[in-house]
Amino acid sequence: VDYQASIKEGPIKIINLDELEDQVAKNMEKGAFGYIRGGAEDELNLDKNTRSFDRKYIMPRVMQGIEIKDIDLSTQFLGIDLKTPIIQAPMAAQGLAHQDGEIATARGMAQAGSIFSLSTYGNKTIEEVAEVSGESPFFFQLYMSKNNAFNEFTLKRAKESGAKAIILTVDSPVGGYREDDIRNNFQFPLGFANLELFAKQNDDGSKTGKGAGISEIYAQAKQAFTPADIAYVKKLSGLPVIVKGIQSPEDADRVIKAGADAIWVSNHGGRQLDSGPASFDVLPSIAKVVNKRVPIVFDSGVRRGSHVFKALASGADVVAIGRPILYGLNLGGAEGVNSVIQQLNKELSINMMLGGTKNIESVKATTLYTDKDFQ
Ligand SMILES: Cc1cc2nc3c(=O)[nH]c(=O)nc-3n(C[C@H](O)[C@H](O)[C@H](O)COP(=O)(O)O)c2cc1C
Repeated sequence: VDYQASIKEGPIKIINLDELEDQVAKNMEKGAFGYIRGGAEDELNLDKNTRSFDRKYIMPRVMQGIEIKDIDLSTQFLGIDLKTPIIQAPMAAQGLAHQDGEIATARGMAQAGSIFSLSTYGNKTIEEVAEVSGESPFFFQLYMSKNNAFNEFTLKRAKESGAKAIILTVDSPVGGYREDDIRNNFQFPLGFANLELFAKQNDDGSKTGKGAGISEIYAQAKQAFTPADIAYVKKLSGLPVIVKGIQSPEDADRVIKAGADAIWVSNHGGRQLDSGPASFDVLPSIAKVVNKRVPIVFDSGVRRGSHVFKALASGADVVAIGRPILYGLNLGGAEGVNSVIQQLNKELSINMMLGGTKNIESVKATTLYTDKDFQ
């Protein structure tokens, strides 16, 4: 049987992003939902990612003379003007969430005045995303192949289609041990458009998504990353390269020395190394080492406007959202994606107002507190 994806369209009513998960569970095939929701092993890292934000406090500041109309969420990232510091994290196989997949997500992010990032394992081609994006910025996320012919072919298309940057993901040399996928024997029901396009011209026998599991797909990708790969991708694409999946200060320093134009602090949303720390916990030490040499994207576990605030105050320049975007996509297509961003914008604005900060620069300059400060 063909996979039946959601065709829902329209803005969605959101109380908070957490509650979307239950609604989506009822509106999506079990294997697909498990693949999207799940984390590695005991899902400790998945849980920690969100809970770690609770250990930091925003001090109420009420004598700053700020009105809600003064609150300004606009910012810049790599020279791109954004209406919000919240961007979308690249996610594979968005056709699982909605019939229009990445096309609808790209539309929703454009409506929000933000950035869409297309995964190498997306169900739509770079050219299809470029067309629907129009003047709105989009990035392309590269999972390098062991076959350099694929890397060359794909990066050339990204450049020619007008992608503004390449996100080079380095945290998945092997798939994390994700038990839901095993339990459900999950295999992708739809092809990965960019792998299929390559296979049409240059069939190297690789799987192109349909009928494969995520571990088989990762097994085809490049595994042994070194700083030279960053230089290679920069040279081939001629675009800024953002290295995604950094959690240690040492790796951050290495990739900057290798020429990275930005770093993306992420633990893949708890889908890889379950024993690793929460992504938010490693952010301050990475920001210290980076020392503003390049901008920082942060993701993993962000579900509240307060989380966005705290990440910005801990060294992030922009904050990316994963799963909740796919939940918005499932429940409302492009409008649903925009609803998720607007919900976070609303919560962020309230936190900014109560924290006495009227723009993103002053959020970034805010000092957060911990229990130690009150003993
Ligand atoms: C269903 C799903 C698919 C993903 N696919 C990719 C991918 O293709 N490339 C990538 O770099 N990261 C991928 N990620 C990781 C996200 O970019 C991001 O790091 C993570 O979802 C952030 O955590 P959050 O979901 O808690 O917000 C994926 C995550 C999910 C949930």
